[in-house]
Amino acid sequence: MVQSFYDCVTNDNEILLVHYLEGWRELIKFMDSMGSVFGFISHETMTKINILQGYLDGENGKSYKTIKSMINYELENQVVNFKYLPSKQVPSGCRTLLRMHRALKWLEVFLYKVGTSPGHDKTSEMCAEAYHKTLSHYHSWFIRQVAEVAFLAMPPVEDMYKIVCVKDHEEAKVVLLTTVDSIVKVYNITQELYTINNMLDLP
Ligand SMILES: CCCCCCCC/C=C\CCCCCCCC(=O)N[C@@H](COP(=O)(O)O)[C@H](O)/C=C/CCCCCCCCCCCCC
Repeated sequence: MVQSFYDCVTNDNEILLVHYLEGWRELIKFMDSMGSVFGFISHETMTKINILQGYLDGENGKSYKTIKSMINYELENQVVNFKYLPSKQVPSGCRTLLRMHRALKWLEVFLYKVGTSPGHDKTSEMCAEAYHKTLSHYHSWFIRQVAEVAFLAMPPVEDMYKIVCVKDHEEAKVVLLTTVDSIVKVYNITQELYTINNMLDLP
């Protein structure tokens, strides 16, 4: 997963969509190993990945090589709807990736919290705190309630260490903060692209 997020970023600071999606697929594996209660989040994430993969594999796939080329292509071809979400069309790549981009901020804050905590804080509380600071701002009341219930099922920190294959807190800290580092780079480049194109609020 870390490798995919590092591989995302080219020497010209472009983000390769194929590796971006690969990083997300790896994240889903972590989530799936935490139990079926996270199934709906996993399913939601997979739906977004599949939309983008569909564009990447489609007839205009070359235009979806990087996030920047996707934005340019979709803006030039009026694929992005700035006013509402058309109900009978596949959502645009830009709109879909924006949802994942917002979730990446949650992940960055959450992993940073776990990595820098003394090792005995509750994962459910760290997860909820990260969610309240970030992704929750974009979710309806209903989704926020469902998310709160899922957080209660978060495994204890020791079990999370097993999931990321580390033996103790010190080792976890290195792995988690390296992961955060790879995510921050991807997040910042994407954020800048969406900011200059006025696309941070796509419906
Ligand atoms: C050391 C530990 C490693 C931990 C690894 C965790 C891996 C987590 C991976 C993914 C995180 C969640 C991704 C959630 C994507 C949400 C996208 C989204 O916001 N969708 C909403 C908006 O879409 P549209 O309706 O506008 O198309 C959608 O409404 C939301 C649907 C339900 C998802 C609610 C997710 C809220 C929880 C986020 C925290 C996840 C905690 C998981 C913990 C393992």
